[in-house]
Amino acid sequence: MASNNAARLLMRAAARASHVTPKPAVRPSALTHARIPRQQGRSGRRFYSSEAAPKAAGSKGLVFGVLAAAAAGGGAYYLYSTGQLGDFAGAGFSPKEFIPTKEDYAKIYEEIAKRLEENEDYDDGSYGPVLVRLAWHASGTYDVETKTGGSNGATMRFQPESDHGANAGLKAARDFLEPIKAKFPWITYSDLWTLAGVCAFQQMGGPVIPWRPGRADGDISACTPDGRLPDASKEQKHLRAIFGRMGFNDQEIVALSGAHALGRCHTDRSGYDGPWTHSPTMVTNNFYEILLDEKWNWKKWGGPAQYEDKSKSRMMLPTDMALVKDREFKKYVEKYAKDQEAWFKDFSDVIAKLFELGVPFKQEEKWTFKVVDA
Ligand code: HEM
Repeated sequence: MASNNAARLLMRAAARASHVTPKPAVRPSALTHARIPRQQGRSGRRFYSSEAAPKAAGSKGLVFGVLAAAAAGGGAYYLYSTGQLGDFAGAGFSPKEFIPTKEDYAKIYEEIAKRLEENEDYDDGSYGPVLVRLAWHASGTYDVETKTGGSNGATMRFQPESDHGANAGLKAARDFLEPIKAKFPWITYSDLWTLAGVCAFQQMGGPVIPWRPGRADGDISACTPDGRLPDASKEQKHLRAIFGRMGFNDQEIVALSGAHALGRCHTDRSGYDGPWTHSPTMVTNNFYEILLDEKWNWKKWGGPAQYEDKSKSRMMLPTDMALVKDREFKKYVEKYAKDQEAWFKDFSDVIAKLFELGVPFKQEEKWTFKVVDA
């Protein structure tokens, strides 16, 4: 079965070669490298030295006011109140007023894709997975009852949210996007982060994800309390409680979890270690396939409890294993393991919903952006 999987992955890689550059599956050295040096704070609290307080928005002296939303055209109406033309020349718009169109957002999509291609020396060869994680953590704080949190706000720019344990390591993704924000200062961080999630996912071979603009950045008072994101050491009851609070059902929980085909765990971030699949920079349904097909054992080590496969080159979190321990969840794991297209379709729907949690959109129309050969 393992060799079947490998053959299938190779075929998918070839099919996608026009827009995805498959990376070497696992860099063993990456398993142990501590990329973010830890330091001890004066308070005795542990903190990550690169997780410093965010730069104040508008550090270049630009002040934007989102005055009104143009319901008809769907674009937000921005007024630029200081006169730094130089910053805007590159973005190709006039300083007086600017109503961004789909083409303007497409330019940002292309710029993110280009930056992904230009920075292939990160982690397993792509910033893609950590961009997806940023967009999900920015959105997954939503509470359907109080209507707080969600992708509107981008409050992870501020402490304490940036310091929440679940967000460790996401500064890498936020920093990656700073040059894009500088080049297109009219986009809000909250639109940028979710658009980057869409772009990363599509550029790594995933399905097209509908997206629309309209998120406004919040201030520090909108930071959500710690504990809204899932705890990987828990199981099905916790998953249903956390994702239920966001408004998701069993099928949607399983569909979202397939994103763990991408990326890896870092000991200096979550404490867990290793990638889920052998193709961590390529979107496939392999997460579901190996959940069912491989034999998973507890990893013997001094770190947090996690599972590993026989080859010790892939891992699963307790929350991942809950998807096959629970009968209701397992139905969907089996469905998505058999049928990648079915998962692509459901994932596209559910991640679009995730990225829209808590956003009072003025624009009805959702857009799709083409995969670019950056
Ligand atoms: C089901 C509950 C979930 C739990 C408990 C969980 C937990 C984790 C943990 C512990 C990591 C490792 C972080 C690190 O050490 O760098 C991680 C990484 C990741 N997660 Fe999740 N996650 C969940 C759901 C999701 C969802 C819904 C998505 C997206 C739709 C997602 C996307 C990712 C990605 C792409 C990475 C890799 C990041 C990287 O390589 O830097 N996860 N997750």
